[in-house]
Amino acid sequence: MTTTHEAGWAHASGALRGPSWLRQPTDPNELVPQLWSRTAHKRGDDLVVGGVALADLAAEHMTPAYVLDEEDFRARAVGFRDAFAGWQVYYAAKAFVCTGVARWIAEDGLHLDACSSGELTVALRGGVDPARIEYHGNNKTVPELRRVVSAGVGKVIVDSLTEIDRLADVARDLGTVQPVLVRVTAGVEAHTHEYIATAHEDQKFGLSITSGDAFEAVRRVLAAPGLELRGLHSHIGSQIFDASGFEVAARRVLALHARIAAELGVELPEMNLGGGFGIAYTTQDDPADPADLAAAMRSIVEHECRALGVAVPQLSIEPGRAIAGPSVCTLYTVGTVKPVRLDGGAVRTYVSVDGGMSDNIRTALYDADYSCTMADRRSEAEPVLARVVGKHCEAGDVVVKDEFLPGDVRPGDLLAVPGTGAYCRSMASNYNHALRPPVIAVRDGVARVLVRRETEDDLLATDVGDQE
Ligand SMILES: Cc1ncc(COP(=O)(O)O)c(C=O)c1O
Ligand SMILES: N[C@@H](CCCC[NH3+])C(=O)O
Repeated sequence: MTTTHEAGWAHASGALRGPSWLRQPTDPNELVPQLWSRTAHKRGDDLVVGGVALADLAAEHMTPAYVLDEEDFRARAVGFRDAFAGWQVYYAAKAFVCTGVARWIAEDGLHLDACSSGELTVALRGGVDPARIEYHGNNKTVPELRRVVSAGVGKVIVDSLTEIDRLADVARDLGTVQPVLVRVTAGVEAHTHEYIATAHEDQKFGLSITSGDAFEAVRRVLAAPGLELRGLHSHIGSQIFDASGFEVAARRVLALHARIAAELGVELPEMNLGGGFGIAYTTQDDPADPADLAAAMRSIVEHECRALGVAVPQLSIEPGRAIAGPSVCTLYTVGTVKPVRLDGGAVRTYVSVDGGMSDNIRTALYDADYSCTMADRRSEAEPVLARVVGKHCEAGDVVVKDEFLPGDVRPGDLLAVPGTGAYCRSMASNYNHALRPPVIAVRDGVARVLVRRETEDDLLATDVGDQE
């Protein structure tokens, strides 16, 4: 049930409207269900996730904290696995990974996409079979490649001509043959923030189809004794809703696939179409269901393969955000509340919480939108347009740009921000020597710490002092 409507209050003279998509909730005490993980609900004063009242969780574990709804995460992972049955689904660990999550991925029969040695270490420690891991990166070093190849990683996604010789040398040195995919740029302008679009020509990832670099890479990999070319890879970007981007990319990559078959006599057995499926951060977002995505992508690929006269290769995708994103909310405590009068007389209420850009950089970096709600009490106070900000020394330290909160929001209130499972903990920093928050899994009324809160001793552990 959606609890939003266009309210008169937002249009009162002198009142701040916020962005055009933002609607004042009919009842700010209720959740907008599509923004929350599946077990989240209000029970009396409490916001409850995984059967745990977040007020109790905060009392025991403090704030800020990332609260991970295990049932939701695993249902999304399995949902992708089943919707794309017959395909290989690689969970993109960059969205968020820890050993506990890696174990779920392994247990639930998904594959895993790693793009750093650290992600690989965590995945292996979590019990993911190296053969079910693929490894990305536009600048893989020789030691990194040695580690990846010797760990027995299933596939390396080659990202440059330079990397081909480097990887072939490593494989030869280690006396093995490394399966690879070649990452190509399909020249698609994906409709997302420019920092997270990756298939247009003018950026660092992949090998251009148009310039001929992709075909040249394929030729070189085929000629390299230590490498086994398995197929092509394309990832057009992240937080994408418009299926036409995937469609255009798939068509261009399949055309290259067919050209390789025709000119080089090699019908490649695999193809990876990447990740990037968008999620709902606010009511303006309307993500596709994995089953619909799967049907659309299957039909594009089958149609194109028929037209090109090639067999349908073994297909893979790499969703990260669409699995991890909606399953987490960040829990904060309000510290100060400051109504600020703007030019024209309208008031914006700045609500400062005990975290900020160090636990969620996405608002500052991508101008991302989030929502939030009070997590430990109900209020009948008239809503005000609030901006939730952090405690860092930075004016751009904003967590939620615009949200209606009860006008009596006050120090000590708990606030929860949904949709923070992807690219928040994984992009968290120690700015201002902030301590990165814990990740706490909740399920069936039990809260378990998956990643503990950092301590000041952790900060001092890397600061070895002036050794002179
Ligand atoms: C190569 C690759 N695969 C998969 C992903 C996962 O993207 P998302 O989390 O948007 O599904 C990314 C990140 O954008 C990526 O760079
Ligand atoms: N970090 C980005 C997604 C890009 C990920 C990697 N290619 C985000 O938060 O939206």
